[in-house]
Amino acid sequence: MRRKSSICIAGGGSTFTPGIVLMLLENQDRFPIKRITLYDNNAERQEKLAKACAIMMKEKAPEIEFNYTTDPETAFTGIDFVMAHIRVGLYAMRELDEKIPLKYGVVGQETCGPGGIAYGMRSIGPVIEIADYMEKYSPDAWLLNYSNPAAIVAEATRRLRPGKRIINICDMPVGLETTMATILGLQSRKEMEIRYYGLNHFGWWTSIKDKDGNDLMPKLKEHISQYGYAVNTEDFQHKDASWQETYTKAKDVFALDPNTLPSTYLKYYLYPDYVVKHSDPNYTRANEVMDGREKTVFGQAAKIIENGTMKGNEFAVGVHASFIVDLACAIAFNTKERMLLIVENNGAIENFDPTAMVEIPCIVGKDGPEPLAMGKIPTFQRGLMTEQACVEKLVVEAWIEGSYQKLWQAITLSKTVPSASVAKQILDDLIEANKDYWPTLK
Ligand SMILES: NC(=O)c1ccc[n+]([C@@H]2O[C@H](COP(=O)([O-])OP(=O)(O)OC[C@H]3O[C@@H](n4cnc5c(N)ncnc54)[C@H](O)[C@@H]3O)[C@@H](O)[C@H]2O)c1
Ligand SMILES: O=P(O)(O)OC[C@H]1O[C@H](O[C@H]2[C@H](O)[C@@H](O)[C@@H](O)O[C@@H]2CO)[C@H](O)[C@@H](O)[C@@H]1O
Ligand SMILES: [Mn+2]
Repeated sequence: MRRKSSICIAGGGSTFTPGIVLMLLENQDRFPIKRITLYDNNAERQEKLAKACAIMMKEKAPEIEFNYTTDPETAFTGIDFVMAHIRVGLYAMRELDEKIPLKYGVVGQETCGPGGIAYGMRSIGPVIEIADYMEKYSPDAWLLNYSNPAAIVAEATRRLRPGKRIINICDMPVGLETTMATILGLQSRKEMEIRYYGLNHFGWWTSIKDKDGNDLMPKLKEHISQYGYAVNTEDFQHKDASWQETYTKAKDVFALDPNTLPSTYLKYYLYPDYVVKHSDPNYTRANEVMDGREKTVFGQAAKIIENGTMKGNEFAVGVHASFIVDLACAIAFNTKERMLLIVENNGAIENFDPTAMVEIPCIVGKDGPEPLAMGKIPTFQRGLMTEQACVEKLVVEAWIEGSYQKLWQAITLSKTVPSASVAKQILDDLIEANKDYWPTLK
């Protein structure tokens, strides 16, 4: 019989928490659980979801222990895995990350450009704090982190807590692979064998084959050149308008290099003028999420608590939930599953900085990820990735050293920003907005 794991979900008040808990319950046969603990530093927000999760646990898996807390010792003692999805500064700060750059005609986005840099400066300290709680209370546990911006957080964990059991992950590749499977008429993305390289939210597929080795790229290219990743399914129609637009715009990203299939967020770097033109500086994605997902999830939780049952109010399970269970399973039971993870390059991409945190396929077992060699990459991608990896490194250096100069350099270097003077204006506004979260910059 498989050993039962104890899980701490850090960011218990996240809109994704109920979906993760539900996914964990649905996978008891392959990933049995002893205890689930929710941890957050915002007791009030967490309790609204935790009370509904407690009802769900009682109805679906009464044998699993469940609790929620804001106390680190209670949260991090006796656990095997921490699944972390914290949002430092909540949606209120995301809104500023998006709106401040837009004021200067620059892309305003959660993880890309100056907004992503600002969010990175907020996330580094608290994610490291979670790693340190784990070191203190459960030194053998694994941290599976998907708190954003994952690229900057990954570089920070590499610099500040090297050699620890920390894996940074993102659901964007698996989300797009699910769409590719739909385009190909396959039941599951797992019927595909892929090759991919890049940075987080900044990558390209170079090969998609079926399990018999047949090349599936031609069919995908034909679709993507016309429709991007837009598909004619109910699921796609239900995506928010901004996501539908992002999926569709991938056709123009693809046009730049028709040898590869791009991740959608490259649009922010390759078509920033288009993105800004199609943004509403008074109503950004943060507003869309606050009016949409946040209201829906917290509204459902309130109904479950009021009714005392989750019947009629099932939570939705996002694509990343199953990915996280796959990853935890791979480590707990040495499954050697092939997964896309954010890891130190260390030669896997031959002609790229060995110290950069790259997103590449890895074989995952009980000792963690073993990256697969992706060979040499073309000049176009190497140029883009070099610039972006240096942005991410500069942000982490700025955080460690408290350096205004390095953060100004980071924002200036971002492909989304037109000049050092614009970068400086954005930076000065971001410093003011983030004074409760960033280290003091000199
Ligand atoms: N890597 C990926 O592909 C991926 C996919 C989806 C979401 N995410 C990330 O997951 C996170 C959660 O997203 P959301 O939209 O549900 O946000 P949310 O604001 O609903 O939830 C985040 C929670 O984190 C808590 N939190 C903030 N700082 C904390 C700290 N220092 N310690 C403990 N808890 C803290 C907040 O109180 C809040 O309850 C974000 O970082 C988001 O970007 C990542
Ligand atoms: O704007 P949000 O908060 O809805 O999402 C931001 C996150 O977007 C990515 O995840 C996507 C995924 O790529 C897409 O395929 C679909 O399934 O929705 C997900 C978001 O719900 C991204 O990977 C995350 O890092 C972002 O936080
Ligand atoms: Mn992501």
